[in-house]
Amino acid sequence: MRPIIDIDHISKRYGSGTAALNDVSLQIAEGEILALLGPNGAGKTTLISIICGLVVPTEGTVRVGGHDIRSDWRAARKLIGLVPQEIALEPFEKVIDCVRFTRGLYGEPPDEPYLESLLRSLALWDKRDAKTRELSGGMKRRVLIAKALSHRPKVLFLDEPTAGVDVTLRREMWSVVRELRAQGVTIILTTHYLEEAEDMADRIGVINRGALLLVKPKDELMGEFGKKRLTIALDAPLAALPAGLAGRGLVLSADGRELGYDYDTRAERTGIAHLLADLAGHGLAVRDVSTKESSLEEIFMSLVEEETA
Ligand SMILES: Nc1ncnc2c1ncn2[C@@H]1O[C@H](COP(=O)(O)OP(=O)(O)OP(=O)(O)O)[C@@H](O)[C@H]1O
Repeated sequence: MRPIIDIDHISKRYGSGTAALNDVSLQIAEGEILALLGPNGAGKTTLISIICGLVVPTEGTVRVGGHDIRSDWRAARKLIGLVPQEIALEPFEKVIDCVRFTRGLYGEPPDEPYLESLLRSLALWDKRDAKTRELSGGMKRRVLIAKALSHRPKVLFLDEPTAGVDVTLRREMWSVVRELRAQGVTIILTTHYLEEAEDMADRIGVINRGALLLVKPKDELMGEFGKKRLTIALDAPLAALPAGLAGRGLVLSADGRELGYDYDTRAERTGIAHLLADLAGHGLAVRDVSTKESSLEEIFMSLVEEETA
């Protein structure tokens, strides 16, 4: 299937000389949720701004729905909605007027039934006549989403949608995003909250210092880099690891009460059964065992650190 977004060898050097993106290529399929992760200044906003036609790339091309964003910008831009990082709303304007106005900017004729369903789906219909300055921060963010969706785009960009938003509102935003995806909207979000990417994205792209380090389906990424740590609580503390157990990858905790063992979740044989038998063979009584999977946060940190090293 033809991708809805086709980014081909994009580079961007700002006038100041900063190389913000370096030869980035990426295809995004219709209907997917892609999360772009990366530390501050990695180039995420620059990439989104290029696709949305707000920043001109130094090299490379981008097509949205088959339309080149430069030579065919009008058609490309109609397919896109952008929810910016910063909340910028006209304080004295009514919610409904704000959304109507944005729709008009795209050259779309009025469609009140659509705007009603949009505001209802974002739980803003009751607030349609409120001035935007009277709204809570979470509602203001939802108004930004309503504006971005006012012309029925096929692709929605969310640049840090939940930055500075509390946990309840964050979850509310996630459910809005899931609903949009169920309606077939392709969603590209940037986030600093790895939990958010872990919870929502179909695919995850990691950007660092202007380069796309990888893009993978989330499950594959978690499987490939994911390790599990087995923690074995001992009945009696050990002063040192018995010599016969050396070289098995076991790590004794400082208080001597626990043994840690990292293993690959994808390995056919994890060696755990043997390990436990060996412990018993050395006279160690096990009180409890528990496992913990490495989180996306740990995977992300190891990728970025590896690259910086
Ligand atoms: N208009 C600009 N002029 C000059 N340099 C810029 C401009 N916009 C961004 N940069 C630089 O380009 C690099 C990438 O910035 P960008 O905003 O794309 O990163 P980001 O990944 O979105 O960061 P954050 O997570 O902090 O929002 C940074 O070094 C930044 O200072």
